[in-house]
Amino acid sequence: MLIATNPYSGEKIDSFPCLSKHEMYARIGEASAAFADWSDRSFEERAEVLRAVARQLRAEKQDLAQLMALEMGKPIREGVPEVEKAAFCAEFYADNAEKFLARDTIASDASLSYVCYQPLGTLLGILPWNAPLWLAFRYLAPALMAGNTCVMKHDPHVPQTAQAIANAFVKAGAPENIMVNLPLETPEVELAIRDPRIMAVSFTGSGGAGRKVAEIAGSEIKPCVLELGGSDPSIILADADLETAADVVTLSRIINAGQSCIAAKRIIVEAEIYDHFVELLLNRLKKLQMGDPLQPSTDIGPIARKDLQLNLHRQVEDTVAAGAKCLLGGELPDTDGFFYPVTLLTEVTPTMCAFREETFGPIMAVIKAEDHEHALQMANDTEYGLGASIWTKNAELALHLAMQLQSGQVAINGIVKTDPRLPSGGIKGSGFGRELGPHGIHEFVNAKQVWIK
Ligand SMILES: NC(=O)c1ccc[n+]([C@@H]2O[C@H](COP(=O)([O-])OP(=O)(O)OC[C@H]3O[C@@H](n4cnc5c(N)ncnc54)[C@H](O)[C@@H]3O)[C@@H](O)[C@H]2O)c1
Ligand SMILES: O=CCCC(=O)O
Repeated sequence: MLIATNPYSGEKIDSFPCLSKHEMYARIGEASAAFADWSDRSFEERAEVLRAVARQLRAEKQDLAQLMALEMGKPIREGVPEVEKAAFCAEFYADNAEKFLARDTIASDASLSYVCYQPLGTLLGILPWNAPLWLAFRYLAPALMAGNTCVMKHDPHVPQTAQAIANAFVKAGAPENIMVNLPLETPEVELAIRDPRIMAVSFTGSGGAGRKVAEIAGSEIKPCVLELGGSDPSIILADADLETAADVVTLSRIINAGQSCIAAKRIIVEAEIYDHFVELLLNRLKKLQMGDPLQPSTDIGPIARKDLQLNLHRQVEDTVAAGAKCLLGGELPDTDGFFYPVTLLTEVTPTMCAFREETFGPIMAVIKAEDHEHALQMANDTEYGLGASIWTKNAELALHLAMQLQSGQVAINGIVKTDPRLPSGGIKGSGFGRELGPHGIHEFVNAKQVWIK
């Protein structure tokens, strides 16, 4: 059974049956059977389908945002733009897939030699709850436009949102079974990965689960993309536009109540401006409104699950016990909902919990650096390598640091964000492979060499 719980009230919404093994194999079979026709269609025919799905998402954006608010606590004012971003992603690949997958002619000893890009077959996407619409389309849009068919194993905490995504394909008139929802208990996912009709796996979620998925996929010689956690550094140098940096770093940290893989989690600030910058952050953080995610005025909703809320508190207590200062928040509220207050931890050092572990909630850890070299060294002192940002007016130094940072993406004087037009992904413990942009659509195709005498 999948049990949907409202994190705002802590109350159960409803429970939903999972597929039996027999049903799971049947659904994979349906997606696999749909491949022949779907892959045979032209890019323009596939694009029309993706555009119709995008229109359907936009038509339902309020309802979809409301579902996310109820199932995982995303504030409604973030949920609506998330649906729009998912729709834009579908349209972006509808418009660009043919160009991204155009044949590459490469000179050789042949009269003609080239590489063409063909779909693999049926793919399995395993998805988390934290951006249930957007992360689904980040997997689905390029995979489908390349001519693959998709099964989607969504997170057990967002069963209605997952079904709504599948319904959007039906309502948009998409060909049957090009996208199939697979509500499964976690232990059954291994069987789905091992099913010979599944040709590749896209996983987004925690490092622990990603490791298991990669092991299983590896043992079946199936390619996989892993989009895992992050502990992104934000380096604030003394010459930065500090007001703007404080605005953006605050936003980056508190989006989705801090439950974003690419949130700015470790704020590394040059010593000479440290106290001033902490004050700028505190002024912003203390104004944020925690509350009902369905209210448009709410900045911070609840944490998605009780266990995640308690884990955040453990991380804060551990960090404070190790010598950090807590300037804001840091106490478990006495509410039925799974709220965690916006928390500002200062004097954080590299041995402390909030530095070493990913904090998936509205906890800002501020670290003091002697200079930019020290900041860089601390930024890289992590098992993760997802995103990073640098704030300085010195363009040359910013570019130098960007090249030295161990991450899959770097923003200079701006927020780390995902954008369908640009590839995103991690290195080190944040995973491998890329989603989005031209690179994302190349993950699940066969780059086939053709050589003609
Ligand atoms: N890099 C990214 O793009 C990105 C995006 C979103 C979330 N995340 C990361 O995800 C984490 C938060 O999500 P979570 O902890 O709820 O993720 P999770 O790993 O527990 O769950 C994610 C998905 O994996 C499935 N799953 C869990 N264990 C599995 C197993 N043993 N075998 C197969 N599938 C399994 C879940 O059912 C769910 O569908 C954070 O670390 C966050 O940074 C990363
Ligand atoms: O948790 C990761 C969310 C990533 C995104 O905002 O695209």
